Formats: sequence, structure tokens, C-alpha cells
Amino acid sequence: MQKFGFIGLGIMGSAMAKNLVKAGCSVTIWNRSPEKAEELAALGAERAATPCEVVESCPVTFAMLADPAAAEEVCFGKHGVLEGIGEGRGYVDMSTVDPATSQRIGVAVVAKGGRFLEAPVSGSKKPAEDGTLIILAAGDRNLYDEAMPGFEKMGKKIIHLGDVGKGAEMKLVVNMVMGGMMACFCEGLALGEKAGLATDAILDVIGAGAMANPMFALKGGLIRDRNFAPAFPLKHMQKDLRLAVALGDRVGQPLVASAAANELFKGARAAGFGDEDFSAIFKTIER
Ligand SMILES: NC(=O)C1=CN([C@@H]2O[C@H](COP(=O)(O)OP(=O)(O)OC[C@H]3O[C@@H](n4cnc5c(N)ncnc54)[C@H](OP(=O)(O)O)[C@@H]3O)[C@@H](O)[C@H]2O)C=CC1
Ligand SMILES: O=CC(=O)O
Repeated sequence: MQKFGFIGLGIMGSAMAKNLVKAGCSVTIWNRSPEKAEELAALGAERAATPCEVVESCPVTFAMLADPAAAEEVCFGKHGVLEGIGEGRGYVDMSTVDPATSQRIGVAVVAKGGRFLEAPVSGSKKPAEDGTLIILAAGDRNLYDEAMPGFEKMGKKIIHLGDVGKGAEMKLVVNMVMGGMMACFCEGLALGEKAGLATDAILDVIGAGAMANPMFALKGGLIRDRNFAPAFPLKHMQKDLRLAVALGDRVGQPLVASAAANELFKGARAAGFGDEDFSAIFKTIER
């Protein structure tokens, strides 16, 4: 039986870990808020008391955490990953973070004798539930091969992009595009509604042409129905835009539209919509 650890059981992590358990893997889990581990424990996952305990007891551990601060706390904090990682053990951080955070974690894990891979994912709650994520791995090749049986239960497309940092960069590029698209989409819907056009008619026209895409098809109806239940929390999209804009600074790429989208998402967070779906940017735009 394949054995994996899983740290971080939020919207994404709980669905991903569930797919490992359902596929018959032995999975040891930890989440900061213990109640989120209950459903998985009922399905047969083993609970650990700390991240340290998870990595100590598993050859390969996956993590899916909110942001750079969370990823660092779980790695460097008391009873964290670094206290348990030993010779040859693997740590695969699937959280969306900036390349520098990922590299810091990777260097520390390797210094303790462990192996490190970053593997952020593209695809939201439903693809996580369906095991159809796109996994953007980078780092230790042997660990990539060893983690593959786990990846195959979580994703439909798994790629290795090079050294640690490249997976994070790819993820930030993709999500920056997604955030900008959502902002423009919501402005279009709000403009159309104020001009007296029916939302269904706008969605129908967009869906029939070159701009048709699964995100607009899914989110369009939910925005029309004012359903902003979180699949991808708005606070995480703003974090991704912030990190993408910082990457633009670092490499000297102007990001005029994306910086504006970041400001919109910052405003939506300040308005209290951070825990709603990122499509709740519509509520800030329509006011
Ligand atoms: N939702 C989505 O559609 C997608 C999300 N992502 C990325 O995946 C990651 C997880 O997203 P998602 O599951 O939606 O987010 P959630 O907010 O649902 O879950 C975040 C997880 O991080 C944990 N966490 C936060 N802070 C800390 C901390 N200081 N110490 C320990 N654990 C902490 C939370 O623990 P607790 O339960 O205690 O709060 C929880 O397990 C993010 O980086 C996000 O950007 C990537 C692709 C799609
Ligand atoms: O990060 C979000 C996603 O849908 O991908």
C-alpha cells in the first residue's frame, strides 16, 4: 500500500487527500484546525498531532497551505516539518507561494537530509474533487517520480518544469491571467446590466464566440445568481496577484493591467469579501 502524509486540509487539501484515501493509499493527516481532519479520519486516514509527526512517519508528505506565511510556519515553526524531515524523506509543497519562499523551504529541507519538490496546482475545488488538477512540479526529480502515484490520483496533467521556483512562477503567471480575466468579465457583466442588457444574453454571446471558456461558463451563472460560495477564496486570488506583481518587479516586466486587477481585489478584501469566491469581485465592481 502506498503511504503518504498530507498537511493542510482546507478547500483543496481536503479534496486532494480524500482522493488518496479513496484510491487505497495509507494517508497520515494534519490540519491546524483539528475539526477539518474529522471527515478524512472517518474515511480511514490516520491523524497526527503535528506536521513533524506527519513527515517523520511518511516517506513522502504533501502540503496544501494558504500562503507563504502558512507554508513557512508549517515548515520552520515549532513541531514543524523541519523537525521531522530526515534522511531521504520527501516534502512536496503544493501551496501557491512565491519562488523565494519555495526556495527557502527547499534549501532548509535539503540541509536536513530531506528532498523537496514544489508542486502548485491549477484547477479549483471541483477539479480537486474529481482528481483532474494540473500539477506544476519543480525540484527533485527522484522525488517527482516517487510522488507520481500520488499525483496521478490528484491530477490529470502533471509536468516537471525544472528547478525549484519554476513551478511557483508558472502558477503565478497562470493565476495572474485568471485574476485579470475575472475582473474584466465582471466589469463587462456590470456594464451590460447597467446598460439594460440581460445577463443571460451577455453570457450567451460571450459563450458563443472566441472568448468562450470553462471559467466564464461556470462563474457566469453563479454571478448572475449572486452565488459567491467559495471554491477559490478571493483572498487567495489577491495573494496570487500580489505575488505576480512582485515577480514582475523582480524580472523587470511592467504589469499595468494586472496591477490594476490587484488593486480591485485588494479593495474587495478590504470590503470584507476575502472569504467568498474570487468572483465576488463583482460585488465591488457593481457598486
Ligand atoms: N481553492 C482553489 O480553487 C485553489 C487554491 N489554490 C491554492 O491552494 C492553497 C490552499 O487553498 P485552499 O484550500 O483554497 O485554501 P483554504 O483557505 O481553504 O485552506 C488553507 C489551508 O491552510 C491552512 N493554514 C493557513 N494558515 C496556516 C498556518 N499559519 N499554519 C498552518 N496551517 C495554516 C489552513 O488551516 P486552517 O484550516 O486551520 O485554517 C487550511 O488548511 C492556496 O495557496 C491557494 O492559493 C490553488 C489552486 C486552486
Ligand atoms: O488557483 C486557482 C485555480 O483555479 O487554479
